[in-house]
Order: sequence, then structure tokens, then C-alpha cells
Amino acid sequence: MIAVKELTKKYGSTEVLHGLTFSVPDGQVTGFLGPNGSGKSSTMRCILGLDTIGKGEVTFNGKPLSSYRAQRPHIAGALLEPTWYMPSHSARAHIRSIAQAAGISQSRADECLELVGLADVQKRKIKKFSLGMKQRLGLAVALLGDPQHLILDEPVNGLDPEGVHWMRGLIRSSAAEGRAVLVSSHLLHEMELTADRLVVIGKGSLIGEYTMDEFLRTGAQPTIRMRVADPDSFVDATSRLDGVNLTRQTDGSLEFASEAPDLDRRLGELARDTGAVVLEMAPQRAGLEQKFLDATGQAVEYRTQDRRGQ
Ligand SMILES: Nc1ncnc2c1ncn2[C@@H]1O[C@H](COP(=O)(O)OP(=O)(O)OP(=O)(O)O)[C@@H](O)[C@H]1O
Repeated sequence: MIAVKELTKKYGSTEVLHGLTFSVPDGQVTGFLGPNGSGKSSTMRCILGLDTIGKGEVTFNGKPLSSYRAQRPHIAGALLEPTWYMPSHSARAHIRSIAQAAGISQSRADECLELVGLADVQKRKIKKFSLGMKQRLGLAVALLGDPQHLILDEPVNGLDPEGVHWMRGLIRSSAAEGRAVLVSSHLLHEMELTADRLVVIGKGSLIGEYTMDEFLRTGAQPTIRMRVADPDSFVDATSRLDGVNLTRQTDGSLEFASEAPDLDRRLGELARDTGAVVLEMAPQRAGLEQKFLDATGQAVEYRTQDRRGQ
């Protein structure tokens, strides 16, 4: 487990992380979300000891990363941006030199290239690699030490749909094997499919730490969308229901929201009692994107101007 406690970070005299505390438990994927400039990359660099920390501490299984010395590649693997490489080196030369410096066997380096699907192009110069191939190579390097903790900054950047699908599988299986995985992404739908839990930050401060279900449920009224054959008469009948808010949608469907947990049963019984022909009935839940915008609305540093001035 990675534990981040009261982490502060300054660039010059400007403090950009203000006492962040959160954890990245084993066996789960923790998504790391925040608007642009909120401090995700800085936090990841501090966790890995690549940037100096102001106050606070970061521990891996209860100990600072610096105390692991030679075992370090087995404790933490990371894919950060930008990945350092020599353009004229082949993928194989690149990963083999890093493996050698870390005391890891050449055969493990080859195995990692295989794992990320680069075995066939291992002799090609990295300068000829696409962004997605460089991401795969960066991941191969992160996996070299078969680390217990994985830290991935925007890992699906530049990947095509097949690559995104593959990366999701790799992240999920890494956690399923017991690793603690911290992953940032701007692709919120992707995060919804990949992460078990979320750490959300804004302007260098923690907004919250949630399970994915908790985050998607918070603040939302249960809502059900219905399509019925004769919406007008069904709308009249719904005046019998207490505490239910109705919104008529432009496509003719009806959206019912209520704090009551038995909204689906009440609507179903009403349809039965009034003989309404139900064409569709489905619970709605706010997606991660809407939840993210709601949670971080006050903490956005760089906001797009709405051209309509609204
Ligand atoms: N090397 C640096 N020197 C000075 N300020 C920096 C440096 N790196 C980051 N910052 C500042 O620290 C703050 C956090 O930046 P950081 O890159 O960590 O955010 P982020 O959440 O990763 O952003 P994004 O989503 O856009 O990648 C920003 O205000 C940024 O301008």
C-alpha cells in the first residue's frame, strides 16, 4: 500500500500541493482525478521521490521508498510523461540498458517487451515509434522489476482503441494480482471502466477519496427514465405519486426523480393500475464526467470561456 500523508510541495515560493493525504491500497486500481494543473503529476513525482517534498511523507508498505535501495524496482514501477529515451536507440537497447543499470536480467527486459506487444518491433529505432508505441515501451520499463506498486500518469495517451482496451486489461489484471495501482487519466469514461476507487484533487488539495460506486451515488437522486405509449395520460396519473419530480424530455420520454428508494416499484404499479403501455423503463445514473464536474467545479484553475457568455 502507498500512504501519502500531509504532502506539501513548493515550486519556488509557490505552494502547489497543500497537505494531501490519501492511500493507494493493494489489489485495487485507484483513479487519480483532478482538473488541469491541480497537481496530479507533481504528486506522482513526489510519491516516486523524483521531486523534493516540502512537508509530509510517502510510504510504501509503511517505509519510505528510499529505504528499499536495490529492491526499489520491485517496489515501485512508474509510467510518467514524458518518458526519457535516446531517439536513435532501438526499443530493445533502451529497455536492456535500463534493466542492466537496475540489476535486472536481459531476459526479463525481453519478456517485458513481449508483455506490452513490442517484441516484433524491438529492433526499430524509438524515433520511429508512434506515441502509443512509446507508451507501451514506457510501460514495459515500469514493469521491469515486477513491482508491487504501479504509478501510471495518463497511460492511455496516444493509444488506439485496441491499445486502450489492452491497457485497461493490463491495469485491471495488475491489481487483481495484488498490486496497488495509481492511475491518472483525463478520459473519464475509461476511468469509470478501470478504477475501483478514486482520489479527487483540485488546486493541490484533496476533494475526496471514494469508492467508484460511492462517488457516482453521492448527491444524486434516484432517477428513472420511461417511455410510454400515451405519455399525456400517464403524466396525469403520476400526480397521484407523492415526492416524485417529473421532467418531460424532448424525445418524448419521461424522467422521474425521487429520494424514495422504491421509485421503480411505485411507477411499475402505477403503470399496471392505469393500463399504461410501457415501452421502456430504465434507471439513470449520472456518469463519472458529470460527477467529476460537480465535484471539482469550484477548483478549476483554467476554465474555458463560454462563447455564448452564459
Ligand atoms: N517544474 C515546475 N515548475 C514550476 N511550477 C510547476 C512545475 N511543474 C508543475 N508546476 C505547477 O504546479 C501545478 C500543478 O501542476 P501539475 O502538472 O502537477 O498538474 P496536473 O494535475 O498534472 O495537470 P495536467 O492535468 O494539466 O497534467 C501547476 O500550477 C503547474 O503550473
